[in-house]
Amino acid sequence: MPGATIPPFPDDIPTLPLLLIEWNKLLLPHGDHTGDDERSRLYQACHDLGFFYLKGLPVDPDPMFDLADQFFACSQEEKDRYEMGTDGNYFGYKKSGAYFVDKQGSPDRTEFLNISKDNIFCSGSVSREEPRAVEGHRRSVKTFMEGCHSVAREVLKVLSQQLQLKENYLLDLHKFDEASGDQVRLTHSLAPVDDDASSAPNVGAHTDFGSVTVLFNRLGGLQVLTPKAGEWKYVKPLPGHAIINLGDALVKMTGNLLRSNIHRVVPPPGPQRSSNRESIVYFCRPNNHIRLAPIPSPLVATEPRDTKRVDEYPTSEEWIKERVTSRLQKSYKGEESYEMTKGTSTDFKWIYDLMSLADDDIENLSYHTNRLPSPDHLFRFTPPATPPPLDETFDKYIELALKDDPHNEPNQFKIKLIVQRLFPGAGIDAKYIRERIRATMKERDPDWTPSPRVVEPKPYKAVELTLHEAVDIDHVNKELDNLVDAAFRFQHEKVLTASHLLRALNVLCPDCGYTVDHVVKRVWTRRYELAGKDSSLKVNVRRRRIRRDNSRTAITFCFKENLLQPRRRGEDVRSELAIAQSDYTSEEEEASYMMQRKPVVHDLRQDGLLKKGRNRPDPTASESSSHSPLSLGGNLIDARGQSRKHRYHPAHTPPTSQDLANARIQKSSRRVQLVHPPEFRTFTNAQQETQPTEGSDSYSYEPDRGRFAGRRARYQGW
Ligand SMILES: O=C(O)CCC(=O)C(=O)O
Ligand SMILES: [Fe+2]
Repeated sequence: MPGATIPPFPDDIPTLPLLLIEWNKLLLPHGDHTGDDERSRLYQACHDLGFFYLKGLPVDPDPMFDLADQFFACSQEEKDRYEMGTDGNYFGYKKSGAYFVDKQGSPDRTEFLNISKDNIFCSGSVSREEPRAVEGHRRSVKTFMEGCHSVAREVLKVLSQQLQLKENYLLDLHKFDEASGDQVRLTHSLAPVDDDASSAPNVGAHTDFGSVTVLFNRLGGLQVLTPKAGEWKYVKPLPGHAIINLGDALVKMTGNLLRSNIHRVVPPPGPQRSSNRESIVYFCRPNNHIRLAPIPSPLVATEPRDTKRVDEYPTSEEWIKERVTSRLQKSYKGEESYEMTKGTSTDFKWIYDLMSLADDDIENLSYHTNRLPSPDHLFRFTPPATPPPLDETFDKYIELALKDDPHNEPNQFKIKLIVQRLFPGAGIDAKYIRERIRATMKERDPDWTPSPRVVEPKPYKAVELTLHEAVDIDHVNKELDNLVDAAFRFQHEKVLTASHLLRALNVLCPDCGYTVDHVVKRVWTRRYELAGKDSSLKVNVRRRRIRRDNSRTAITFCFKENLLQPRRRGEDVRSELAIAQSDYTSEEEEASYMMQRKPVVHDLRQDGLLKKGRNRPDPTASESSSHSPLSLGGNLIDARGQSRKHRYHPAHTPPTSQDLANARIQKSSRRVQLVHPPEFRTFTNAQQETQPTEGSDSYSYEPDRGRFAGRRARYQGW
């Protein structure tokens, strides 16, 4: 269809303004402000929405539109010869109606032809006959594929940089000359006939399966579901621009950090409605054998359930097959089949529901509530100035979760994660949540009984390591590095938690005021160093009950007996410390374990590991409306304004400078020297004198300089 005959896109319908990225600016060298800016905008777009316009890219889609015209004009019989079938193959022709697009199982209204990159380049991994029209355009198909792949490569390069990985990290997972599901898709849908009252879309709501999609369309019809409001908004086609969107593979590999947003195609709007619609899509996907497991970026926080081994994640090829099959009419078994068609978007559904309740402040957070925070997000998130009432919040979330899945009791971990972020430092623990959930369930149905989650706790594995009574900061750092290294050596895919390390430190030098931040950053630093050599290494940094003022966080992790029992002061702490290797494989297992057993929670103060009487009264308790009334000081004020002592946070208040001085004296009297670097001392001193302020800290990691820096970074150089 020549450009001149395209009816205009109406200007009176709501569209989604995508970020516009310029190809030329992406190519500017590092250090160039304009280029750096463009690259960070690209990352922002991939993070927030997963869709953006790319202007001026070196790819001409017109020959592919010509090819589409030619192929779709063939007889149905001719097209059916290249039918892709229903066994999970995803190359070839799919006729209109072969997929279902909604809960009712309505047929789709788009025919398409998927042309395999490997088949066109005769790489041997795919061998199928291509339609005659394609054979006649082989050269231009090749040029188009190479062009789109290089665009995707540029996006992947930028993402690798922004994720603080080496530039080639993601490129190495998407090699052009290795087998992959990469394909060009030509799509075609007929204009709806006038009396067509059906509201079914041309292409049902979905996320793309691969990594980067390069999309060219001339007519409107593409709609994106807005993350927060959940409204379908048109994306206006712009001449000379491609629409780039991310697919599930990158979402999975970044633990949901990046976004593959739900989209669909409806008949073109306004005066375009009477035109047949074509689009040209290039799907860039990881090489077939690549497992969609979290990549070792310091920004990627693995989920609690991510104690999975790498080989337990699906390969790129398996994932595509599963997704393709789920959309076929033959897979339609009823309403619930529809949910299965949406890919990673279902991971977010629960969160979307919550977001519709929450106000703007929570938006930032909501993207991440189904995983543990990375430093980036944690520091960026500003808890709402006026948190919603605690009880009401719980009830709402529980109701929502039940609406989502009425047959199962709500997942306490998700509720916990969300509530903890809304009420930082309020010390909401699993037990409290469990009790609330049970009370709600009983209210709804007096006969309700908790589901019997009888899961034998798997045996823990432990590695015995020696930690010297080291209190010199360099020495401690070195010991931390040793622990990380040893844990990796022991079984690198297992989890080494920051809290294990912190506990080790607190046991060794209870008065030194080391914070979970110190440990987390050290571990990340080390992980970064190690990941350079072996990309499969990862550390699952768990931060529980993070307080915004970064004061020392007590450890409430559920340890099995005999592992990391706190030692009393004076005990011989030079003996071996066990680093627990968690064998949980899922949230559920962890939940059931915690349900069966009373968590082993130690009051460090009672154990003599912290000085008694360190907690000072909450200085803001009397003016509780300006800050989160729940988050400050050692005495916590609950939703009803009552003060309660926190069982799980014995170390809420950082040590005073006097404490540190005492500690130094005590230590030196034991002929051990406690040395803090000036930065650290500044941190702890400043800490105890200043209130946690509103606003957020933003940290960034500078791998080249081996340090974290940020707007209010307190640590400078390790
Ligand atoms: O045709 C379009 O505009 C989008 C097509 C699409 O989303 C797809 O094929 O995955
Ligand atoms: Fe798509």
